[in-house]
Amino acid sequence: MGSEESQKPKILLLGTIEHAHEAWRQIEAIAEVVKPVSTDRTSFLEECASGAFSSCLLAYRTFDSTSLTGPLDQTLISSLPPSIKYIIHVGAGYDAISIPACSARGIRVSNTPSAVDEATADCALFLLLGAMRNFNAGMTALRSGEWRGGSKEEVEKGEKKTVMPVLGRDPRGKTLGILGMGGIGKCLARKVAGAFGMRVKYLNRKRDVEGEGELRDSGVEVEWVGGTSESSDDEGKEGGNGFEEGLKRLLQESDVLSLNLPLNPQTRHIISHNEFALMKRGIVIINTARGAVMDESALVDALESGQVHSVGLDVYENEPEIHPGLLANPNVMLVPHMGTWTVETETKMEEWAISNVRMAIEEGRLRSIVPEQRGMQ
Ligand SMILES: O=CC(=O)O
Repeated sequence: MGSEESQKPKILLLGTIEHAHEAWRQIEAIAEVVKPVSTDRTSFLEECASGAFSSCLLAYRTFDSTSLTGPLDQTLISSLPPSIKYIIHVGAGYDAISIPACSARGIRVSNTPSAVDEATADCALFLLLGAMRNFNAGMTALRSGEWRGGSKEEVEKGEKKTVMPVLGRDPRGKTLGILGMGGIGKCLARKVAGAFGMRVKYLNRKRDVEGEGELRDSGVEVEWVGGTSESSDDEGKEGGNGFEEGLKRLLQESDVLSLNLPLNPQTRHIISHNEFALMKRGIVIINTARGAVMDESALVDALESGQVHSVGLDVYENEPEIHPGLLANPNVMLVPHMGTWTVETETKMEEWAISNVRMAIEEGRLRSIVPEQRGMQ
């Protein structure tokens, strides 16, 4: 074994393989897997400094491995051995990884786009319906014995009064605004148009003419609200007027707003006090992207004032902490970051990431390099 083992490239495993065991076994046949022994960021950084991972070609990391390493920020990236050329992330959102720090060291990063689309869009659909129909308020009243006043005896004795949530609203005919029309947004557009008969408007930094065509081919019309020009080159550029103008329109014209954009320095708190003020009074908001794209305390204020009627959230600004103002509000439907939490999707994500590992080892490139690094491929 000795010499054969030593010829295999080494790969660093951050997190565990939960589902795609067969695909991982095939990786073990071509690579030597190194696992950290540390249990927190401080000891992980010490382990990096000790040379324990020297000569590792890549790091495969799960979303949960952040609890070991902390964010893959400048400090952590510069602590990795220079042999590391790839970071293979299992997940669509890679905001825990500093792409500029990786690029500066020549480290290429991949994620698992499209594998997450259906399950995350399903989760958004659940939250959308739940928030529009006030299901959380109803379920909470039921569990606390307040549904139609609790038990017959209590009502007869006058000990309980009838508590029913306010009437919900039907999605049919309403406008869903999608901020960030990527794979998940398109999947959601198809589902809400088909199942609920909603109208869909969207905004991206740049108009997705091809995506609009694909949706049209499946019978779904979506309207881009970015800027006033038809040209995708002139309008919607980062920080440009087209985008600002489009965002204003999206906020003013949506009955329901779904956040489907990645978290990065440009999108952090893209929805805050000023944006809530532009929305239709009583809007419903769904967030399955990342908590910090919305200013959580501004959201709590907007809910309390009634500017926002209800929200459906899968993600939070400081996970796993949840703002107490959200927990206390029955118009807030909360799930604990479960967008991709299905056997099929988690398996697909691991298999996708493992295919990146294989490609990095065998071909020196990645199947799905993150968009910011496309020029490095
Ligand atoms: O949140 C889930 C993901 O980014 O894949």
